[in-house]
Amino acid sequence: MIITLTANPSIDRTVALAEPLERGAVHRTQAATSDPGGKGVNVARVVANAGASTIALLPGNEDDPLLKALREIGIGHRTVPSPGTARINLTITEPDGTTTKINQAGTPLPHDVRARLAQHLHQLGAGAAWVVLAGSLPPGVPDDWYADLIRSLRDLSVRVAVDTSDDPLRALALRLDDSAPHLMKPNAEELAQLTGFDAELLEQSAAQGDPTLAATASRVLIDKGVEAVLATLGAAGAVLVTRTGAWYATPPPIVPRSTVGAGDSSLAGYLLAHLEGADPPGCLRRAVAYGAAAAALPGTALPAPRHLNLDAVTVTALASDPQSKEASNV
Ligand SMILES: Nc1ncnc2c1ncn2[C@@H]1O[C@H](COP(=O)(O)OP(=O)(O)OP(=O)(O)O)[C@@H](O)[C@H]1O
Ligand SMILES: O=P(O)(O)OC[C@@]1(O)O[C@H](CO)[C@@H](O)[C@@H]1O
Repeated sequence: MIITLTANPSIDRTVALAEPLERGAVHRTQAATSDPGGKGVNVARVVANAGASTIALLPGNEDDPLLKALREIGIGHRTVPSPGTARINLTITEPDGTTTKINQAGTPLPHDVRARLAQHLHQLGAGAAWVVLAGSLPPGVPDDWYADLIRSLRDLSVRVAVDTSDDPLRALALRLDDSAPHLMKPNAEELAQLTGFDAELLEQSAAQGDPTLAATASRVLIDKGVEAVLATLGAAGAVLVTRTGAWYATPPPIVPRSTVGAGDSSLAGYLLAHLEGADPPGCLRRAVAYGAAAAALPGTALPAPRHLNLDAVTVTALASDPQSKEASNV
């Protein structure tokens, strides 16, 4: 069972442009789609697509359009009633796959709702293999809430994965000594926020065939107590670093249509493989195949196993000294 917590869920409204986006212009679109979103909700959607058990935990009222949509697509969820409705995040996609997102801050989460979410999380975590803490935190939530939650889950045998950004990510980084998750899934930007490396350089050097910089940056988190870092690098693929090794995977060739949810799909792919007992390169392969499959789908459509091209993912073991460029095929 995989439990996901999405403290700041969203309705993802996607408009696909038939031409490149032009600032200040009027664009007209044929169709727009709306899907239930927020990073944890997306992870749960991908896990459910694969037929594995999952519960998405989130704040919201029964009549919230987001919860109606979750009921319609049959995603198991548990909610804590909360004032207001879920934010609406806008995605604009262009014909070449360029994806622009405009995310709202979110609906403020009162203290009592946060406390009840934490209680539910602990209860659900007791019977689960993984808990996923994902996405931004809405107004009113302290930046170090994820660190508090990780600490509170330590009396359970459940493993914890985190995918967040900006202040909540920095706040967690300051508390890794007592609140290190088992898995972190930063993208290049987030890895840069955590380690001071240059985000563009992390992605570019991997795209040019040298993922060692991303592995070195990821190892900073391992040295602080995180068990595994899955650093996703957009079209360049992803690096997985654990206490015992480092691997790099490149995605299959795809035509990108919308990258929304690619990172969430990668995380879900990693967790699904881990649940099945796959080794680290196997988990990485699944993560990259899922990410690429998501990027090839339109809007916030999320992949199912039939969309994967696992054989076209190349996984390479990196030498144990991440400074070294030696690599061997797995
Ligand atoms: N253009 C692309 N071509 C092939 N694969 C891609 C592309 N973009 C993303 N991917 C796949 O998706 C994975 C995750 O992408 P990325 O690093 O952009 O995640 P992210 O920024 O967390 O995404 P998001 O926040 O939109 O969910 C990559 O590791 C890769 O496997
Ligand atoms: O504003 P956050 O919480 O950082 O991210 C929210 C979000 O961009 O993440 C998902 C894609 O990863 C979308 O479903 C959603 O709109």
